[in-house]
Amino acid sequence: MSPEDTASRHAAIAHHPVIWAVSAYRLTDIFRGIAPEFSAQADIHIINKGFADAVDEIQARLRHERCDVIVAAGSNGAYLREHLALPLVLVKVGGFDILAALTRARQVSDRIAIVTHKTTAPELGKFIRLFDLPIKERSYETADQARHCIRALAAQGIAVVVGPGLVANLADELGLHGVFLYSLDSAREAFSDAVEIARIKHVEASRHAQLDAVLQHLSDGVVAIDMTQKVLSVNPAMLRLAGSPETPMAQWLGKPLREVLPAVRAGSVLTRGWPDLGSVEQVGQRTLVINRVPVFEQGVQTGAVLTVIDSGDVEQVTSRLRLHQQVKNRHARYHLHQVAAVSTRMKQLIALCETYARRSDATVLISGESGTGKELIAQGIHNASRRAAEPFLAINCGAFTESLLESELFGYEDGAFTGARRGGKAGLFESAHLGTIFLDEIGEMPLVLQTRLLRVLQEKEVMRVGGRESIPVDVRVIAATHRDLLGMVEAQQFRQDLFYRLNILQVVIPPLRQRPEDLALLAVTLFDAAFKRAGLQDQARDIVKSVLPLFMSHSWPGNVRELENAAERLAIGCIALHGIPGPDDLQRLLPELHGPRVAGSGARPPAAAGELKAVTRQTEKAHLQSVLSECTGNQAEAAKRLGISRATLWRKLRA
Ligand SMILES: Nc1ncnc2c1ncn2[C@@H]1O[C@H](COP(=O)(O)OP(=O)(O)OP(=O)(O)O)[C@@H](O)[C@H]1O
Repeated sequence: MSPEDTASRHAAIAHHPVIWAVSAYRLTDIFRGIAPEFSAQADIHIINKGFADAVDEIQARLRHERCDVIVAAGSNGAYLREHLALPLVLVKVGGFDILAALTRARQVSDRIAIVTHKTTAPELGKFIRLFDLPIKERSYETADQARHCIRALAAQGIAVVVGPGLVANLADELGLHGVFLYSLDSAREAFSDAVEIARIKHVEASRHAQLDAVLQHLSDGVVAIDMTQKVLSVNPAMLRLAGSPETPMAQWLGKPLREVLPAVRAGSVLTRGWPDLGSVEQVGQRTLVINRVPVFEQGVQTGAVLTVIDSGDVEQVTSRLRLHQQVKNRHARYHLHQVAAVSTRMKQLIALCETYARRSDATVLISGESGTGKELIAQGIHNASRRAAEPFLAINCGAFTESLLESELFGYEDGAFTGARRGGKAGLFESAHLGTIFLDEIGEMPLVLQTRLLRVLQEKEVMRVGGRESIPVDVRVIAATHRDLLGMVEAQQFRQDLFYRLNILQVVIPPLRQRPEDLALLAVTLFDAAFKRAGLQDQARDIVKSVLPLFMSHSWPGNVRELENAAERLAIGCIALHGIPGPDDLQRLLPELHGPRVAGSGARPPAAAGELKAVTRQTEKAHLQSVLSECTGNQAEAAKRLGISRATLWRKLRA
């Protein structure tokens, strides 16, 4: 036998149906006769009592024993059904039972009566009339009525009475001949039905137990009521929410809802039969969210289920969800090989980042103008490092108030400040454990927080706001800034010790204007992406080719992000134009890339041969002059900023 077979056999034995067969009369003999046939399917106990005696005995035994189904017959069966809460199967009289009993009666006398409980058998009546048989038919409800009836029949000259046990016994007692109506087959059928009912009852009970187990463990409060608002079922969470966790559950069952949960009303769910979801109600100190759902059985409403959630729990779940979302969304998407670059400076920079990622776990400080790709590089470093499979969490230090930034970074304990979430909250350092945290705009971090950050970097431990214990964290920090951090250190706006702690590995991303060689590849890459998003990938290259001269003449103060935005705008413009944009369209779509319009005309001068070169040269010269004036005429500085030699700068300005 396999282990599964053994297990199911054990389960079957554990749930062997228990049937009590109850009769005060001769049906008991029939029960005894067939009980052995059912011994494999059920435990059958025979109780040789009837009516009130039987009820007393059954109730006494039920205190210590289990009974699934009762089998009984006639008026005794009807009495037991009325007085007991157990399922009961009545032994039924079949047509053949009647014929067999009448045959036995006829052998005694032809003055026969048949007396049945409650109703006479209609088929039998038809049969008697059809064959004009001298058989009298009677029915009774109580034992007294049966006795009365048999006396009357005796007075009418009846010699044999066919009927259930009570009737047959009374007939014998009153000097008539009693013939018992029930057969072995009718009792067998009743036992089979009883076994089946016990089986269904068991299946339902285990389903109920499963549901009950679910209810007991739900954190939402649940209460089921019937149409009269009586409590059918309730779970511990509901007791907790209602403020009476000590009340034993059984005390609630069957009581009116308003008595046990005065604060939770059924509302109109019972009268209107419509669900009422998400109703926010104040119950004492708590704000509860209550759902009321009607329950229907076969199309008829039989009650309602009320589920109750504490609004504090909802908020907690929502914030956890938000944090989870944040963590989930902030994984690093980019890899270093996706950084588009052909310039030697950028290629060297990418190789340096590869080394920083693979060979070191030290803090990295990325500096560069806005939009140069600092976050892209940070993600690339994370993805090339041993931390790639762990979280990458980014935060812009300039986007929060001091207190919010503090709690976001370091987390807080329960009750740390007004509005602090119950149970506290982990900060990004904790959430990024084993991974990387990207602190963008580090120059914007308030001095107080710089001190806390320095401590985290030194101790590799984080202390939540309002907390007493330090939590060890293993996080790599990559910081980024577009500001001159050293200048800020000198101006005492940035902690020197923190600067040196962050600046272990340096990455300086040059602005786009200092690496014009990258422009074409970047344009192709970003246009491809933008046009793909717009569903126009085939046109990207042609358009890049047509706009590149214009692009080359622009200084891209917004760097790669500006280029990305231009690509996006152009892609959308192409959809509207249904084709490649002409010079006018370009001017309209990308006005910042064009020089000032000719005063008064509202349009650019008419195109002439060689215009593009002239425009490019003019724009370049304007840009060189503006950088030169930014450097207060210092050519060496301007050349450095522009990424060209002093001689080239001089030559270009002369041209
Ligand atoms: N070399 C590159 N190859 C491909 N895409 C790039 C490159 N450099 C930047 N980008 C893209 O340009 C956009 C701006 O980059 P990113 O956000 O990394 O810049 P940033 O320096 O962090 O900007 P900010 O200082 O404003 O936060 C991003 O969409 C990024 O994917």
